[in-house]
Amino acid sequence: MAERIYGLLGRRLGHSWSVPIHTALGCGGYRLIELEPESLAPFLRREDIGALNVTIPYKRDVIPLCDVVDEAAASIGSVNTIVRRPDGRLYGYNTDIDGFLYMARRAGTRFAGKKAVILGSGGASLTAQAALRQEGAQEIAVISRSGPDNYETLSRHADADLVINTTPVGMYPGNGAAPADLTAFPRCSGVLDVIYNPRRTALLLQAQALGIPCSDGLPMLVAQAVKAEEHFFDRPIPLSEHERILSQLRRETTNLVLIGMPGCGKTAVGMALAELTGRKAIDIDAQVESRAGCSIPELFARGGEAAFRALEREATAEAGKLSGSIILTGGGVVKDARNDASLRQNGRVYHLVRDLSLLATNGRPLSQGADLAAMWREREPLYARCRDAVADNSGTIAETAAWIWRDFCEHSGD
Ligand SMILES: Nc1ncnc2c1ncn2[C@@H]1O[C@H](COP(=O)(O)OP(=O)(O)O)[C@@H](O)[C@H]1O
Ligand SMILES: O=C(O)C1=C[C@@H](OP(=O)(O)O)[C@@H](O)[C@H](O)C1
Ligand SMILES: [Mg+2]
Repeated sequence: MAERIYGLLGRRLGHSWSVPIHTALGCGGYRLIELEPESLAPFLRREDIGALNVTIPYKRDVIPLCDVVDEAAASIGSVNTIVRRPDGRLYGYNTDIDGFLYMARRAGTRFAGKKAVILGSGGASLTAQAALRQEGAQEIAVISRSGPDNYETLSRHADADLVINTTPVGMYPGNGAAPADLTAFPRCSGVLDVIYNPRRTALLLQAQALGIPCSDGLPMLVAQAVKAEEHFFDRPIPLSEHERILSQLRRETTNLVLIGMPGCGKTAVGMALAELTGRKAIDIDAQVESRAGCSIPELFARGGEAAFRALEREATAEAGKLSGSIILTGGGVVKDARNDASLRQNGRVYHLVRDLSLLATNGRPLSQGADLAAMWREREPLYARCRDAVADNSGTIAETAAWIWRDFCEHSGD
């Protein structure tokens, strides 16, 4: 027979990460298959189907098109994996539940005897509900916009132990939005978000700030794919593959961000890193200049620091949504805490440090005739709040770039 089809079935798949995951698992020809609803049934009648994953909006629609549906998938009401077996029939499974349980276990989340609030009532919510029931959760409250349990009545569930987001609120490109405020759940000891882009949604950044253990959805995405591959080729895959693929994806998708005093070398080291890694570098100062249509000194002369900071915040919000990039900031980006969230959502943040006597000051309005020691005293706690690591830039630019890249490869999954 001609080559068999392997891939992901959905309607709009532009932002899917499934191809690199299945490729890393050894499924060479895996591809994205975008279909309109009327093409779904004819497509599934093709004899050259090998195996498929299924995503929004077809996880329910494919159930009657399978010859055999696994019991768990039927009771959840959602099929995300279809395999053509040697008997020629199409078998449907749900591996999202395996992915969900892997994500929870990895984050140390236990469901037995707990009360959970699940935000959202769509397909991912059905999977989460099934997983929680299976693990013996004591109470599950499903919040939907239009149901009796909605976002206006969250205070009924102030005793919840766990909060699970299954809505797309906060997902790329809608970064920064949160479906709920975690301070409504003072007993909350675990937060799971099925979103994986960005890695840290506003909900997860809040959980981290409150010291609540949490996880994004990437471990779930990887684990459902591993389980799907086990069905595809009827072979067990060692557990270690989950973490190998997860850390590869983290490395490829995490942004590398440089912060630090004006003139400390962020642009220079960033360009060296772009050269070293082949990654794209975005300099927020340059983005501000193109938004303003003039140079930074001209912008300061026209509208003062406030005009500069407003454009800096807009440019930082846009740059922070990127994945797998190098982001170079201006020295004062940390003065606005909202910028921290933009940079940290997908980034590992390096604070570049260079002796104050060596800092360049030309073309930097705030550095002209300034007391840089006083500026350092004011800003050091702000850099400390935002950074993941300190990078010393007292050697050469190339040495600093090489050190940062080594550290990044080791720690981008942290
Ligand atoms: N490690 C270094 N060794 C020598 N010169 C450096 C080093 N780091 C930065 N510089 C120089 O300092 C100046 C300011 O660097 P730049 O990258 O523009 O700083 P920033 O973007 O942090 O304001 C540039 O001329 C740059 O080449
Ligand atoms: O420290 C600051 O407040 C500033 C630093 C500059 O960027 P560099 O850090 O690249 O010099 C630039 O954003 C602007 O002049 C304001
Ligand atoms: Mg710069």
